Amino acid sequence: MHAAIIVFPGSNCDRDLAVAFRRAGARVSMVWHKDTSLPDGVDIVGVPGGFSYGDYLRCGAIAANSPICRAVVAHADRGGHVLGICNGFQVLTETGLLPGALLRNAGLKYICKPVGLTVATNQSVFTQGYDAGRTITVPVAHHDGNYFADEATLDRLEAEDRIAFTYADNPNGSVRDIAGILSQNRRVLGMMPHPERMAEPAHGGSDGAAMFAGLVDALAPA
Ligand SMILES: NC(=O)CC[C@H](N)C(=O)O
Repeated sequence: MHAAIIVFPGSNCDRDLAVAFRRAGARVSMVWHKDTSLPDGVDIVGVPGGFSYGDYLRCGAIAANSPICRAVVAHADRGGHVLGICNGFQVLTETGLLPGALLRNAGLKYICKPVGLTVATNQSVFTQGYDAGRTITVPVAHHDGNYFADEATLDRLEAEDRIAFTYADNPNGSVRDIAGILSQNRRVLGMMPHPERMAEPAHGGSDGAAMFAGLVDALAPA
């Protein structure tokens, strides 16, 4: 399985994400934001956490208009897989690949702590390694993690089983406790918590590792 990880100026979880993919057995290519194409044969694109372009204008807004994001959108439009974590989730909403927006946290403070996440569906390659309904522990680290979408969009996400994770104890005001959502074809996942930062015992826990193991299992060519 070949993962491409996008690097923007200000990304700070790109290497963590690469380590998590490699530990699960994936080959990883790092791709600079000014590149206009992805490496041949990429199975999944990782859009990492951080502070792309210094969070200027709006988190993820400038990154979403960077040259490489046109290739990321084209990859998704062809049915390719994309995993956006934290700032990556913000970028994916800004590109329109995922609905809704990430607003300022309800408490107006940056939050950096482990949180309980309930696996709302395991019907995706990202979550197939978890039992649905299980609560895992994964850290959040953001100031704009307050997920918002209109009622019709939220009802549709629920009806189509596209809410991947919810917060057990909502830290940021996200509507319907949403922590991560899937695209309609279930091949794009955006989530605010960081599974790559809880993926080996040295992190203090490894609940995130099953996501990367499940992806390599599902996407590795037979
Ligand atoms: N860790 C992150 O990716 C943070 C995303 C963004 N800079 C925020 O604070 O909301």
